[in-house]
Amino acid sequence: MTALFQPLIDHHSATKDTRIADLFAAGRDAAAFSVEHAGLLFDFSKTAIDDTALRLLLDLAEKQGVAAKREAMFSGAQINDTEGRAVLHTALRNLSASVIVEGRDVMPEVRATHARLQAFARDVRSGRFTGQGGKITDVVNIGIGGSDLGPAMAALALAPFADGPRCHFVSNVDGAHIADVLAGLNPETTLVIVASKTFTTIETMTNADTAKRWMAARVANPAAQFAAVSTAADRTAAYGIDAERVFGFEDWVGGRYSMWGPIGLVLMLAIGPEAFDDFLAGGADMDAHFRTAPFAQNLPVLLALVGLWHNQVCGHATRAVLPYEQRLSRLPAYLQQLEMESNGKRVSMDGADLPYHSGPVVWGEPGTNGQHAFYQLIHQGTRIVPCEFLVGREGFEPALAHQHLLLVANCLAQSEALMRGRSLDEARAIMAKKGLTGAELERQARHRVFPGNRPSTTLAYPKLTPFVLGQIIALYEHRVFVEGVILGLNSYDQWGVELGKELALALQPILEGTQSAETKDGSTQQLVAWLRA
Ligand SMILES: O=P(O)(O)OC[C@H]1O[C@](O)(CO)[C@@H](O)[C@@H]1O
Repeated sequence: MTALFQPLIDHHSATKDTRIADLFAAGRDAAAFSVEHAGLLFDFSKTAIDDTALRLLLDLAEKQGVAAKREAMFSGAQINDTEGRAVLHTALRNLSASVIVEGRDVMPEVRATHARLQAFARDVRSGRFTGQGGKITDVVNIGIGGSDLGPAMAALALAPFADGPRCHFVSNVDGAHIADVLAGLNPETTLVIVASKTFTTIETMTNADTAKRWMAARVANPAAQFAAVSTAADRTAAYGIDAERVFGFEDWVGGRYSMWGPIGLVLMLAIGPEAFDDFLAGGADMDAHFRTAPFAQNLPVLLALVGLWHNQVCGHATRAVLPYEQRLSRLPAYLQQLEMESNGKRVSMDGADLPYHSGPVVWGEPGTNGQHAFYQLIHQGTRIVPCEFLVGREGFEPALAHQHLLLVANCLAQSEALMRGRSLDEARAIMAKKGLTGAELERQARHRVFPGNRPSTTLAYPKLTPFVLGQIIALYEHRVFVEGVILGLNSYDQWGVELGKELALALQPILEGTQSAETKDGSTQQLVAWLRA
């Protein structure tokens, strides 16, 4: 498709008849296509990447200047140049560092906000801060996109560590969401966090107003049970939230990268400041690894290169994220924003059309549930879906260790089945054993063939602790960065979400009936008429 990937595409064409299973039969050493770091193992040996492909991919990372751009990011350069911003979410988890942005060390303020968050979390958890009916029992985080997906994913992932108030998440502007969440709660003991980087997002502000009305019906001073997390201190003040409970951050933290700072407040309330710090430490550990490990042993770099191999070189348009960990069930949704909002672009940094595809469609569900839903297509469909498995060595239910074993067995079985497949001869033998013969044997056998040779990777971790979750999330963040740098696009803006927002605003008066729909296309007019009837 382009000179950038051409050597890899040529190599792929030249080797595409080689089956992954045959590479193992010929002595492939899995360790040579794996990397371990601080308890994590990333195994990409069940892909068609061979020594030559790996060398070409590593060359690509060098050639595209990943090392220099990585340093530019960590040191606070304005790498998000379509918004004129630095990209410094890494500063939120490296609290002892010093980071200069526009001539000023931003870290004293980051540390001060972190300390305020901790103090507030301690007060709420201990009951020193109360609602108007006593100790806070429930926290409702109102936010959307990056102000929701990260904390919601992590609160579920770290449920075994939750010993604070119960946490709930409201994101959708659909009134059903907030109605269902508030239905079971007591306004007198509920804390509402309005989480919005901009404090203008219509879904969040509409839900915040609804929560305020709900609380006002039962408590004298609803604003006293509201906290806000935002970069817009003027707007939080105008909304009537006491500055004591407003936690700010800077615009150099992108929404989808923001869970490490104040947007993580709800998580800190759930698991406590100490466990939250462990989560930060996991992220910091991955940062240090990403910054210092040679590319050939660098987890984020390798994850990115495998992603580019499958998408830009082999032409597979999607990537399935398949955690064998029920508590990671929101990870695919979280990664959809992280990866697709970051790398779902069509022009390069200089505004030229990209001469190759940008980021893949990311989707997934936890195993084993996905096996009973969409794995049929993954195994026998006509499209190839590179699969990314995640699995832990240990669960948190010692009494149910036999179930964990079954979970792990299923995960390993899937990647093996995807690679090995089942040949027509094997399928014929199965049918013959069942007593079938002739044309019917042949027909039935063909339905039972698995083509195999379908690539997958596995990220194995010891146990889903806050530290490990921090490592994993930072790993994916840096993967997105490396893919974005190699593709030459800006991973940190999101102009593609704006048009729909503008049109929704314009449609509101039309749906209310205060404006005519005549400027709209025929389909939109028909839908407006039908939905208003
Ligand atoms: O935190 P905010 O400003 O409410 O924005 C929420 C989300 O909306 C987006 O801007 C997309 O519409 C995301 O990038 C962001 O995470």
